[in-house]
Amino acid sequence: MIQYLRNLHRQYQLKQPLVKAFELAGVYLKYKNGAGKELHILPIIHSIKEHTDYTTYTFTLPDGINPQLFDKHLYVFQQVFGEHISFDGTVKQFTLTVRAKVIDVEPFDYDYDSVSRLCKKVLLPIYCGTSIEGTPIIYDMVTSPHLLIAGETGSGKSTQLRSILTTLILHNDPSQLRLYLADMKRSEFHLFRNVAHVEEVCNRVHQLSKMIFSVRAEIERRGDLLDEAELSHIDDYNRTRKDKLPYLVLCIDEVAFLKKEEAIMEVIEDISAVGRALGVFLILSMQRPDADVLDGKLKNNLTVRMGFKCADLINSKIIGVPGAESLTEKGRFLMKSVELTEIQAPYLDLEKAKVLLAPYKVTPKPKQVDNEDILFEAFDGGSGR
Ligand SMILES: Nc1ncnc2c1ncn2[C@@H]1O[C@H](COP(=O)(O)OP(=O)(O)OP(=O)(O)O)[C@@H](O)[C@H]1O
Repeated sequence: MIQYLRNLHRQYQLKQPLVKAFELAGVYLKYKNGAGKELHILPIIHSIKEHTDYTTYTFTLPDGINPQLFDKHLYVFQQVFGEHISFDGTVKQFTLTVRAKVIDVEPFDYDYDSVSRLCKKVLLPIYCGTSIEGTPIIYDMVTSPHLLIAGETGSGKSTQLRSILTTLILHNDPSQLRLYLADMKRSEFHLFRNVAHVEEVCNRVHQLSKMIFSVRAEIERRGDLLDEAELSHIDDYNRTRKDKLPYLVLCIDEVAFLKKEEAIMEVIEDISAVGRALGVFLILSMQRPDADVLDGKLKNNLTVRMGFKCADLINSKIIGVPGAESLTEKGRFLMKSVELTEIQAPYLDLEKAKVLLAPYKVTPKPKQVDNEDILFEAFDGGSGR
């Protein structure tokens, strides 16, 4: 009973600032009572949910209130709740998300040693960074399989990819993890060339096409193996076999470049649907969230999303991280998995990454020249672009 009364009181406390903001922003209908006194009909607040670092308010507008009032009077809500708020909704039903700033974590340098103990608790650790409350955030890709990293140019995506891949390499033996990397922006995956864990690094569509079809063939092979063994997950298979199957991670930097490559996009969608049980995982990055690329099942299957600063609310909503448009720090992002968490990514510069990866470099495999490569070189004058 006491707990019930406490909850009721807390709901009342949380509700008051929203009621105040509705009044200040003029989000109400006016009417006069019998005595001629002006009264206001405010939106109906249906639910208030308080999470560790954010609170959501769901409410419905009375008919006749212009929903654009929220855009026009956003500053009023920011004055009441602070800068880090976002509205989600279209005409009548809205959700207001208010993110708390408990402690503001400063940008910091990548240091694997400081998180290696935590990484050891999981199979494929994705080291995300530090929450704004100062807690290191690491999750297991085996249980939360496919990741999308999105945000505008200069927001910190490449740095995050660099540190995520480096952590995976430092944590796993090459026999447990094989990386397939595609750098469609041609910016920096050269860093990972000849690392023992890396199966291939490609940066042209025809190379990616071959790579991705070889991953699909492996998926089919694994499906058959599990079928024959009457098992449904690669981990069960590996528990009983000597010839264990490694986890495969396919990482594509700037997947939006592939939007017109239907055959490739189809395989990416298939991996997103069946990869989890077969130990095949995706990491995709994208500068401008493209609704065409992210449409349908792919978006739903990218269960973890890291939204770095986005141009506007429309973009951050496409990724599923409303609020990312108001991030200001470099390397700061909102992560959506079960909940929405604000995180500061570790900063790993290129030179330090090279030093960390140096012990894992192996002699390059002899390059297999294929006719398509020769044709490509002839067209681009061998510039490699
Ligand atoms: N975690 C971080 N902490 C501090 N600064 C960072 C962090 N990540 C990135 N930066 C700064 O932001 C700059 C841009 O980062 P980065 O190249 O990763 O952005 P991007 O989103 O990949 O951009 P683009 O899409 O144009 O390649 C870096 O050079 C660095 O100065």
